[in-house]
Amino acid sequence: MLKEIIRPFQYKKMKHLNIEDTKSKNKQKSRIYFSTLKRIWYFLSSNKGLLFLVLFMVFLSSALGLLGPYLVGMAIDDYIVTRKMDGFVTLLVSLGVIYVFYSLSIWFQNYWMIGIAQDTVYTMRMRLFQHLHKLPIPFFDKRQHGELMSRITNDIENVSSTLNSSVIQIFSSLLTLIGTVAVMLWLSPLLTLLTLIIVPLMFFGMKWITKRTGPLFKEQQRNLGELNGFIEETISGQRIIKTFSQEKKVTAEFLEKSERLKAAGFWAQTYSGFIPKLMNVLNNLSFAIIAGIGGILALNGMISIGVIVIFVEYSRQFTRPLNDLANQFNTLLSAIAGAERVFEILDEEEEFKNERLLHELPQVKGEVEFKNVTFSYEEESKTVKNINLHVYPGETAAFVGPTGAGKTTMINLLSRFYDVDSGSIYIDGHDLSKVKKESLRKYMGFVLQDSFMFQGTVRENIRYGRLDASDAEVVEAAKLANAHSFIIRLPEGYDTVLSQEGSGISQGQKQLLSIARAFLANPSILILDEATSSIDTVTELKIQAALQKLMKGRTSFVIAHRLNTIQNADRIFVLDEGRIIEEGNHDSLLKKKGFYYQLHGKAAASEA
Ligand SMILES: Nc1ncnc2c1ncn2[C@@H]1O[C@H](COP(=O)(O)OP(=O)(O)OP(=O)(O)O)[C@@H](O)[C@H]1O
Repeated sequence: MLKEIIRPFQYKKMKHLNIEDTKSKNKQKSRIYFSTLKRIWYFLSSNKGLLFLVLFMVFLSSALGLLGPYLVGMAIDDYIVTRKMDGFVTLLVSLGVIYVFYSLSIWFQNYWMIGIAQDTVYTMRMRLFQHLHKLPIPFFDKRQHGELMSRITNDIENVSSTLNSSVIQIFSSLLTLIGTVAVMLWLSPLLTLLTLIIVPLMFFGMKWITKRTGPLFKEQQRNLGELNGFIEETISGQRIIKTFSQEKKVTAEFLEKSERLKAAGFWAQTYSGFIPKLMNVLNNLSFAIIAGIGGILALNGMISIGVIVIFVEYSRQFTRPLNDLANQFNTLLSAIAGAERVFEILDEEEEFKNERLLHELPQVKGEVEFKNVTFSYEEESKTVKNINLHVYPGETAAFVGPTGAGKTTMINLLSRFYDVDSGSIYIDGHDLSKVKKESLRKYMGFVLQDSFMFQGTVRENIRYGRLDASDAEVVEAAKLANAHSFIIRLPEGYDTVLSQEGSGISQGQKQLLSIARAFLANPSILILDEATSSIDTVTELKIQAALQKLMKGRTSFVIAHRLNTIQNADRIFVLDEGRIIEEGNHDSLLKKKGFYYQLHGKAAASEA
């Protein structure tokens, strides 16, 4: 209980930090807010016509909203006080008509605005998704996947709900505000000025609140993204979590992240919760001013009773839009925070962006050369250092070495998922830095450790290798990959639907399907990342036989985890700490009695 009571003070510490942090960055932030708003406008502006209609309806509803109370005041002064019935009925009917049109205009502005909002976020979501698929691998390597997902779902949803309601509210509040003040000034400048006393109070109150809520909403969105990322990770890593009995640890981590989200949410909501309270106080203050001073003015014959009624009604109309504006401002801030996170990704440079001056790689024979290649993922340490190698068309090259030696990195560089820091890589004599990446990858095929399967039929999954392949070609590829026999034993054969990530078939069967994919793609250069997971001997033999067939006539690079599978490789490159320390074929390397010999000895011992 005591913990519950003191908890808000823990949040207080965090809030304090946030505010201090943001103080110095305030100016820069408003510039960012403005440019984000401009970008949202860019998305909105594709519906300019409808937006114009919405604005017209907002204008109409604001004008009718002003007219109503004015007519009520007139009814009091001209008919009720003077007890005249002539024209009273006509005025009542006019009031009725005004309210009907008022309601209709409100309905239409909402209806159209929801359409515009949905259309806008649809475009945004689509752009974001398309853009994501144009981003380079390093972008994904550096980020949590769930956090990225959160940007496409939560953040965009946030923009959507704000556009649905806030845009109209903001315009209608502004118009109502201007109209109300104008009519009030016309009726009684003195009473108007006195009523407006609450404006500076409101202004400073709101400024105090929004200065705190803005960063907190941003923090809330960020924490939500992080939490989503973590949830995604723990769901996809369930097997590992269970295997290592890490449930308690992930739950503790989840709680910590949830606490942070709760803390940001707590303060964001607490501060924005002050707004209605503040408005209430100011409303009552303005009512007291109008009733008190208005009464005195009426007693002195300076204004009529009707004017007091109009003022009471208008002052409510006047504080409501101010109130709405402030509320909407908060929602808008939170949407801008969401939009900013979306635009952040849209601003990431596309992988193929600066390739206009590069040329297409012509049909590849498969000669690969690395010349003095050096590369690092992080500034501090080099991952691969001064690599020189030459592989001829049709040869099989293998990378071996301890874990972390740089084997996968070599493949990352060859496929240009990452770019070399210095040195060059050539395919058939073409410097890879001068060819379009897409044309390079067209000639490359991958059979990776983790054979990813998409949700869909077996046939569709194989066809992923070449989308225009016919059904017969798919079956042919499956036969070459030794996968046909197991596929036809599946309940629906080639039409069996694989659930997401291919659960329902074994690891080895997934490998066979990914080999079939590679057969279909028919690449000139093949990358094989050997499976490390244990696969039963029969399937293992099938995989080996299929791979031998697949490698025939193609330049192949094998990332070898088990040395017995690469004994026939033409060239074996032994890597250690990012350097090639030995090179040769199996026999010559064994004779050398160096690092490979030792590795082989260890491997043989561990397999015995
Ligand atoms: N995306 C990345 N960002 C930063 N560092 C990375 C990244 N990928 C790999 N590294 C680091 O680069 C080094 C070489 O990694 P690499 O994956 O190439 O090794 P490997 O020989 O393939 O290892 P393994 O046999 O375990 O797969 C390692 O120290 C690794 O931590």
